[in-house]
Amino acid sequence: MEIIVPILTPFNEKGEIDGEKVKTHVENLLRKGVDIIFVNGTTGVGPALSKDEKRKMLDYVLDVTNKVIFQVGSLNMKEVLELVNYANEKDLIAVASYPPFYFSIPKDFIVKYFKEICKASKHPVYLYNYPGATGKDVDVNLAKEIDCIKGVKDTNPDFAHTIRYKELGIKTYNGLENLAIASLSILDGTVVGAGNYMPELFSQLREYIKAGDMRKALDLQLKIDEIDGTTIPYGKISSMYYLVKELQGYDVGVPRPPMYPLEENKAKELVEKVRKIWNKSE
Ligand SMILES: O=C(O)C(=O)C[C@@H](O)[C@H](O)COP(=O)(O)O
Repeated sequence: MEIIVPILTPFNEKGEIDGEKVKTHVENLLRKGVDIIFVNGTTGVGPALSKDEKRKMLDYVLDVTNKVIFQVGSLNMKEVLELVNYANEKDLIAVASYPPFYFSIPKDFIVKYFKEICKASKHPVYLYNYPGATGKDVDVNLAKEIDCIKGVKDTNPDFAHTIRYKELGIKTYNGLENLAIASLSILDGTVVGAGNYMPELFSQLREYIKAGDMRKALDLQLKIDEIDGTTIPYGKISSMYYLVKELQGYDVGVPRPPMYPLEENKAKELVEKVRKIWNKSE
C-alpha cells in the first residue's frame, strides 16, 4: 500500500531549480506519510528538463531519502544511458522510463529501447506507461516481450489494463488520483501528483482502507477528486505550486514555462475554491 509522489520541480524566477526548496518539500512529504519520491515524472516536468537538471533533481532528493524512483526517459538515447549510468552509482529503488514518444515507431523499437536500459542499469527498471501523453501503450503483452521490467506505473483510466501487469509478478501502480482507492486496495500502491499538495489526504485514505472503513474511504476519494478536478482549468501542474504554499505552508518556487505561473487573481480564486472543499468534512 505504497504512496508515491511524482515530485514537482521547484524553480526560481530565473527558471533554475531551487535545491533547498526540493529538500524542504521532500522532508514534508515523508513526514506526511509518502513512501517513495518519483523524480522527473510528468508533474516534475521531466520531459522539459535537461540532462543536468534531471541529475540535479536526483541529487537534491537523495540528500533527503533513497526511497527514489528516477525517471530517465528521453528521445536522446545517449542521454538516457548517461542518466542510467549516473544512477548506477547511487542508492535508490529503481530507474523508470516512459517509452519514446512523439515519433511513430514499430513495437520492436520500444522493446529494444527498454532492453538497452535494462542492460545498462544496475537497478531494477520500471516502465512508466502513459498512453494519453506518449501516444504509446506498452501493455502487459509488450511488457512481457521486453522481459526485464520489474515494476510499472500505469497512468491509465482503464484500471483493468493496470491490473493485468500483475500477471508478470511485478510492482504495479496506477498513476491517477481518482483511482487511488483502487490502487491502494488492490495494487502495490498509488502514484499521485496531487500528493504534492495534499499528502495527508492520501495517508488518511490508506488508513481508512486498512481499517476496512470503505464508506469513509469512498467519501475521501470523492473529496480528493473534487479538489484535483478544480485544478484542471488553471493547469494542474502550475496549480500545485500555489496549493503546496496554501495547504503545506512553505514555498516551492514557481512553475517554468510552458507551465506558466498563474495570474494573481487566478491563483487567489483557485486557492479559495480548494480551501472551501478542503474545509468541508467528508
Ligand atoms: O506526474 C507523474 O509522473 C505521475 O505519475 C502523475 C501522472 O500520472 C499525471 O499526474 C497524470 O495526471 P493527468 O493525466 O495530468 O490528469
